[in-house]
Amino acid sequence: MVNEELAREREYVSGLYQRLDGLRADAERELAAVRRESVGGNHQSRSERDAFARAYEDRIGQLREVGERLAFGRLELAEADDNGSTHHYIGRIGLRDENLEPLLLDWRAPQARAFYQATAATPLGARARRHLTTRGREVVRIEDEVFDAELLDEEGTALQGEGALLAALSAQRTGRMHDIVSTIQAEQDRVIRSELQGVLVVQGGPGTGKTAVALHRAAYLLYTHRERLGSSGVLVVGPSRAFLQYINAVLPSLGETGVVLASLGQLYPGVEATVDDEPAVAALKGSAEMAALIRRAVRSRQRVPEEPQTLTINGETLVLQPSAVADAIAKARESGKPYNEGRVSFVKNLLGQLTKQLAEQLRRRGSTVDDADLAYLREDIRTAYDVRVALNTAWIPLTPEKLLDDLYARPQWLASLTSHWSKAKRELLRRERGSALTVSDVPLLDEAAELLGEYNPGDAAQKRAEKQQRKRDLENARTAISNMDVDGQVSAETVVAGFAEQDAVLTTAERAASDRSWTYGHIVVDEAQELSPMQWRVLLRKAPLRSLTIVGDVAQASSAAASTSWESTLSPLVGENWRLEELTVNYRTPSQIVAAAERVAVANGLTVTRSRSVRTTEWPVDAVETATDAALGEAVRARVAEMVEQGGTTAVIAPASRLGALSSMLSERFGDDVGVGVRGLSRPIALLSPAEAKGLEFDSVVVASPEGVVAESTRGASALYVAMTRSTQRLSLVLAPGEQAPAGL
Ligand SMILES: Nc1ncnc2c1ncn2[C@@H]1O[C@H](COP(=O)(O)OP(=O)(O)OP(=O)(O)O)[C@@H](O)[C@H]1O
Repeated sequence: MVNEELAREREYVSGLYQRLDGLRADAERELAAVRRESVGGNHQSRSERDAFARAYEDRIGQLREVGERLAFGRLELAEADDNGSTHHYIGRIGLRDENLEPLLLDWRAPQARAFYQATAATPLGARARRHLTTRGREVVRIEDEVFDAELLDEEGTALQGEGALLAALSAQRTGRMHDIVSTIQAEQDRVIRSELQGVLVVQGGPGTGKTAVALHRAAYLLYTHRERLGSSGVLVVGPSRAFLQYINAVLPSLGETGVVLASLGQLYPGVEATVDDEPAVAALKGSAEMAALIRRAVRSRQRVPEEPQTLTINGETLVLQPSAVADAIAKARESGKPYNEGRVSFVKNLLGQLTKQLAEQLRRRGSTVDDADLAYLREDIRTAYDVRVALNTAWIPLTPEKLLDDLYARPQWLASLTSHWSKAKRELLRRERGSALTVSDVPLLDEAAELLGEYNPGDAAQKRAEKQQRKRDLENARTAISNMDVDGQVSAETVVAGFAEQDAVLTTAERAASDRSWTYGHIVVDEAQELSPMQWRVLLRKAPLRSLTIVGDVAQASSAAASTSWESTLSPLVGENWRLEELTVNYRTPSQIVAAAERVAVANGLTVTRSRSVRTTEWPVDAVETATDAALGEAVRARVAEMVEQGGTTAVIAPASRLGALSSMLSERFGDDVGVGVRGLSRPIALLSPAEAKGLEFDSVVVASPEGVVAESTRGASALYVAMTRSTQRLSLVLAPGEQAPAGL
């Protein structure tokens, strides 16, 4: 019976692959035809053809991406649906046959929800669910669940497709995150399919799939709200470049390439900050009072002179009164425009006053001054050296970079702005002119840019005009697409990209990533507990619709400016307007490791979000004592050797101060297999600080000097908790000389 069923599924899935190959061949033929036509015609028709060619290329790419696990599920319905079908096959993309009859349902389609969420208690119109495990293109296993009321799971905690899930969870890690589309669990699916509007907070302990869920949610939202999000874009923010590198294959494997992935150091276009400040400095730069400081700094660059100023213009002398400057500043500020744009009104106003003064002076001496003369006089005044100096002294054009550089490098100016601060606090910001920007400078630049506006105000007007034009183009493209009956094959975005000259063809994601003032349709923030109030301000400016998915675990907060509760972080930002979902099952870490990590965390005063682990492995967590630093290195090497033997990825997580010595010792034995820091993540053995290991996972982990990890980290025990929860199979602690095993172990 099982074999018959297996044979039947094999045949069906093989038919799906045939259809996939057929569609790809069709798209390739269409593309070739469009390319052949691509000569001649006017510019408009050429660029439209280019746009269609690009759309076909995207489609071919998408059909190629889904090679593996095209179909992974079958849902048996309790009653036939509107099309008369009694079952649906669920897969990575939707497929129809030549007659447009559905063959395969996209996992994100509404009818696929039951595949992930149905239980015997709430079958959601389904009678049974089948998981298909495939190898290459062949179905190798089927696993059935029948939603029989007799089999009710009282607690409602059953795992779905347990065999397929456990196989996925026990598989060796590769150093890159994979999609989990075939084994998404019910509690995860509810989060993924939660409505687009509003602020959704997803709280869960380590390994509960928060990152996986956040990425699948981005793909789901893009599928479900393609029109809206296709043109405004989705931003996914992660803590570091290493983390982005770890997750960056997931969305393309789900067929989504239009998402902007950015680390916290990349949120200001043109800057790629990777260096962190010292914790005390980062905490200060991240605090909300910096917003007020930057506001004061910008304002203080508008200065009323104390004395009247004498200006010489082509031999004529004019007097600029402080009251005139004060008046022009006040009028320009009233407009509420950003600083550099306000300056344009300020300059216009004063040039007008000075021109009037000069004309009167000339008239008093008997000259006639008509309107044409006035224009010449104004130009003379505008270009006169004295006038330029006076205007710039009163209101100098500024870039965010210059403002920040001055703020850090001019102690007297900083002191004048922060008289209520202690000297020691001011000293934290002190820095040489031209120093490299840090991750915590990025939100300050953005804050300054928001207040300053475009350095060249003409650009601002042009950008606004371009945005308007693009909006009109998109509307036209949508109409054209529905008129041409190619809905779903070509996006308005692609067509509009094709309108532009070749070198200006940019996707929404490329446009968004290069435009500081871009506002996204949705923002996903991973490891959100790490964000400082200043980083939140940047993100909220980019999400005016307040449509956000915020994912994290407050117990894992480790940065100096991080949050300790969602309530205290979010209420100043969005008040009560957020909803909370919790993930409770740990998919990464075996139960013996979860238990040890939680005991240590609790014994060290952390509040942890407890999670239930779905499996146990054979290795107990152990702690090895050592008497000397050399013995510590030796013990780490011995443990790593055993772990490497088992295969998969291994990480050594150690306090930053020990990385140098450990790197030499490990390289001596394992050579190029050892990678240090973020750049070494592709190697089988990674040596990392706890901060670098955040969000990542490895088959086996050695934590060297746990006390050192706690001592060197700003948030102490939470760094150790993060380090201990990175493993999918095995965890060993190697204690440094004189160290005790962590309390609670
Ligand atoms: N439903 C699932 N099916 C298969 N694998 C899953 C599932 N959910 C999570 N996983 C796997 O569990 C591991 C942990 O997931 P993830 O990194 O998203 O957790 P996390 O909550 O973000 O952890 P942390 O807080 O430690 O960063 C990953 O390997 C992920 O692929």
